[in-house]
Amino acid sequence: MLASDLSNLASNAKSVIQAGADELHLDVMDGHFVPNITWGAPVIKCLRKSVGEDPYFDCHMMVSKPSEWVKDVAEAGGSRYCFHLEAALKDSGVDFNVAELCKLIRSCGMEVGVALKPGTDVSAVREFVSLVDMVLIMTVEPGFGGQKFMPNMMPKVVHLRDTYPNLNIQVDGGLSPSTIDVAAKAGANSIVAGSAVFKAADKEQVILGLRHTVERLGMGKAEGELTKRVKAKGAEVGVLMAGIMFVAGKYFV
Ligand SMILES: O=C(CO)[C@H](O)[C@H](O)COP(=O)(O)O
Ligand SMILES: [Co+2]
Repeated sequence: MLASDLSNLASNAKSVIQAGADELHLDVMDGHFVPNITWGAPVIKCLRKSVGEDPYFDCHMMVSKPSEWVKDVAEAGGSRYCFHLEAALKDSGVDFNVAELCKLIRSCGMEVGVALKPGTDVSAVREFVSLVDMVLIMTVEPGFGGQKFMPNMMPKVVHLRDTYPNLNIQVDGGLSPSTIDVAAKAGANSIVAGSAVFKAADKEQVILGLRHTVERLGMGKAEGELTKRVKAKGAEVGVLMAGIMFVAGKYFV
């Protein structure tokens, strides 16, 4: 939503849902973790009131103290709380650590996401993968929309996809019809696209194009490596089949 005309946030949110987006990606910035300020829980609350209960709010929390905003964002209607690992490791909340943060997010009724800045090694997230629903690999320096996609982040995505075949992997920053191929091939299955969608004359076509590319190129990967692994386990074939069908909707876990 950062790429939209923010004076008309609600109508723009409705327009992308109408155009086929699965989720609304809400970039919360505190002017401290990143050099920009956007909005917080009060705006999310108004947006929730305006768009109704259904749309999924993916809250990308670019804030220095992620533990501080969990309850507010949950009460405002957030669906997923995606915090930055770099911030969480430094967050000085009392009795606080990353596992506690994940627990708090879940206890407030939200899904958990963990985000990595471009400079953070993917190995840093390993010990937390089992605690989260999604890992976000930033493909720009967080703080601003409309930046250039960083293809050199794709080895992180490949590593995560190879290590965790069922993990939801999101990419965020500079995704568009011209950069989606490499992200889909790497194994990303959740695509954040701001400028590419809001600058387009036909939002529906852009969203459909991104979705089809993930299905086409990402599915190839799923049918390859994922099928091999699941077939080796025999009993989980049914799960894989369900996963493959679900890719058209959202994820292929
Ligand atoms: O987190 C972000 C910036 O920090 C945004 O979500 C990201 O930049 C998406 O916008 P665009 O598609 O215009 O690059
Ligand atoms: Co974002």
